[in-house]
Amino acid sequence: MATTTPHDLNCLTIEELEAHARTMMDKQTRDYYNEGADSNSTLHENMHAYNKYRIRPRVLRDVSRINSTVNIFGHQNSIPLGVAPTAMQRLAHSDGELGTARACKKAKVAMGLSSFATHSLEEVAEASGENPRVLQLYLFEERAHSAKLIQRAKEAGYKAVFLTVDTPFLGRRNMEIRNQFKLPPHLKVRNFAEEQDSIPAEADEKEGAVRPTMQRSGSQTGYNDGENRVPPSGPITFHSHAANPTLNWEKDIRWLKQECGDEMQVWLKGIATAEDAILAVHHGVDGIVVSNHGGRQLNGALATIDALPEVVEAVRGKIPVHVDGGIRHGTDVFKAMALGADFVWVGRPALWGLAYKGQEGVELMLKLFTDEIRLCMSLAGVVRVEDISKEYLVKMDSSGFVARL
Ligand SMILES: Cc1cc2nc3c(=O)[nH]c(=O)nc-3n(C[C@H](O)[C@H](O)[C@H](O)COP(=O)(O)O)c2cc1C
Ligand SMILES: CC(C)CC(=O)C(=O)O
Repeated sequence: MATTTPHDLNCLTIEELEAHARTMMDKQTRDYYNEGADSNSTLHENMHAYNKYRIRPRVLRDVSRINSTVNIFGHQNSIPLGVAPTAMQRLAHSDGELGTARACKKAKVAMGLSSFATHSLEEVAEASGENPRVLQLYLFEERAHSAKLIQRAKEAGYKAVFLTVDTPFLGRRNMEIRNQFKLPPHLKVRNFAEEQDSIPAEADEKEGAVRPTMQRSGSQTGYNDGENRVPPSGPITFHSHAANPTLNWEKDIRWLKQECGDEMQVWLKGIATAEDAILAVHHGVDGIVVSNHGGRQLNGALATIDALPEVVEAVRGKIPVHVDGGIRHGTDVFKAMALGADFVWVGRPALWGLAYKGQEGVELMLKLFTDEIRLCMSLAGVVRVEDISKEYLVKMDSSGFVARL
């Protein structure tokens, strides 16, 4: 396969993109985007766990015509990768979620939009055109707000909601707390602009805080500090509303499926065990994303690539299984697909792309992944994505022992 000319000779890898982005973001944004929970061990393991797997390349297979496309939500995606929902993208660059949507459309790559985006879901739909997008949902205890958002997503042509299920409380991200991070006053969480516009000026200042100061009580911060919890009410802010400890299989999944009806699929984002994967199938969801929220929730949780095999085995092909977390190379995508994922999502790389050069930076990020995925397939001797299988992997333990899968 001929190697295509990279867009930017200063930035040939996702690591280099991260390094450039690091210099472009203010400290608060950099810390908010880059850190994980507690000691960051799961954040790092998500990446390093990929090193346990090595590829067994096959040769002499005519790899002159690589087909890296996959079908997702009835559309042909150019590579088996999409951009995961991440909150507040205008912190990285004024292009924000619109820049991401336009880059995804250009690259023919699906996009996930966070409920807590700094552009509205309608604006992102318009920028996406026919390109598939899904709405990430934090299901609020006050159902009316969620019902309204779901209705708007249907009308704007979103293909699915990805219900985030790993945030009964928010993980403890120490830098964010220490920085007393605030959304700058010129930015708003646009999907709830109506609710925010009705906040009095004094409260508006508080609303800006992604994570309030340590002085606030657990019921206001979204994390569990052991105090008695008061259910959220009033204006929608992420610290009051994103986390929802009452979520449960019986009442919430049935309700969500009813709300979404035939028009939008219901997926669960944040499944990490075989047991929950079986429950997801039992409750009739359309797909799952194996995720630990990029290491931002339960620190000490298994790396997602290590959780993937048990989930794939439990699901037995009944519903699609996607994975995210720590994917930084085309070879990581190949390994995830070989371990049974149907598709992967990347979170921070899109934020770094935005920070580096706005929409153009996200295009660059997607180009790097595209080139790397196609080259990896060529060098491993696989022409079609559906042919990537366990046969192409071995697992190495810490003593260097190599085992076939
Ligand atoms: C800054 C940031 C904000 C995020 N916001 C959301 C969000 O609003 N909803 C959600 O479900 N996941 C959110 N995530 C998690 C991502 O969807 C995804 O699971 C994770 O970023 C994947 O890991 P990676 O960043 O290593 O690729 C966020 C992640 C980051 C880094
Ligand atoms: C609004 C936040 C809770 C977004 C999020 O999921 C995150 O920061 O990880």
